[in-house]
Amino acid sequence: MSADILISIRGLRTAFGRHVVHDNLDLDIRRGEILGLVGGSGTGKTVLMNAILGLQNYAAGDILFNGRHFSELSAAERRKVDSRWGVLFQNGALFTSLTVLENVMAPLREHVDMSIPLMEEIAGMKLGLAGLDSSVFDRFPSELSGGMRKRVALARALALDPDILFLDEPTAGLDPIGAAAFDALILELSRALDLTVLMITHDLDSLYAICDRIAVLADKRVAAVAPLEALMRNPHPWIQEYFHGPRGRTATAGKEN
Ligand SMILES: Nc1ncnc2c1ncn2[C@@H]1O[C@H](COP(=O)(O)OP(=O)(O)OP(=O)(O)O)[C@@H](O)[C@H]1O
Repeated sequence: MSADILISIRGLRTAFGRHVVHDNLDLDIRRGEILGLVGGSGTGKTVLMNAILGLQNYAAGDILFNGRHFSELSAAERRKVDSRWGVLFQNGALFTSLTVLENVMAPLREHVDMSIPLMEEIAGMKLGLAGLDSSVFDRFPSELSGGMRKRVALARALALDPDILFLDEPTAGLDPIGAAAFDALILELSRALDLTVLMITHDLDSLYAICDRIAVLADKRVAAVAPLEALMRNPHPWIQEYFHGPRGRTATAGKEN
């Protein structure tokens, strides 16, 4: 496996009963890239992310991280790998009974042995990176806007200095200006912190703005993976409809203006 590949998936098969979601799926995630993952509804984007995260069993295939098979890792080794990953789930999944600061401290409490004041300091720093100041630290998630909640979830995903960030539709539910600001934040953080990012999205603007490459899920596998310009020339019918249909044209026009 090439040194620039962080995660390699080979021959993956996932199924729920007789419903096969992925069959013989291959995908490489390169170190330091922002890889967008797109596909029609129900094509298995979230199931694929969960399989990588160890939250979803698979019937066949291999997932390698830094060249090592997940199946070979002991529970302790897997836990260590998990602590190097940041995840932003689709709904943000903040703890509603914890304050903003406590939410960001949660992974530190779970994985690191350090004093409470130090945890608070680190959590505050991560919130700062996510563009939030101390005026929100003591608020509860229900007291925040959708965009602010996403930023808290992002700060929590960054709490343990991850190597890779998994984002499941990070801009869903945000207005276009909020979504563009969030995209810019992801791009800035990924470059500054040398993060690898896997981002599931339906948002064409996000693909145009920040993705280095885009993987398309179709026909139970990765039908294509390429930088945007090359992908747009791919003759696959779903890709043509997606990028050259009305929504695609609008996003392209927005990019050119
Ligand atoms: N726990 C489950 N039990 C049974 N089927 C499931 C389960 N989770 C997912 N599926 C099925 O697997 C398929 C892929 O689901 P997944 O949520 O990964 O799709 P997706 O590409 O992320 O869709 P969307 O873009 O709509 O979020 C769907 O047909 C879904 O119904």
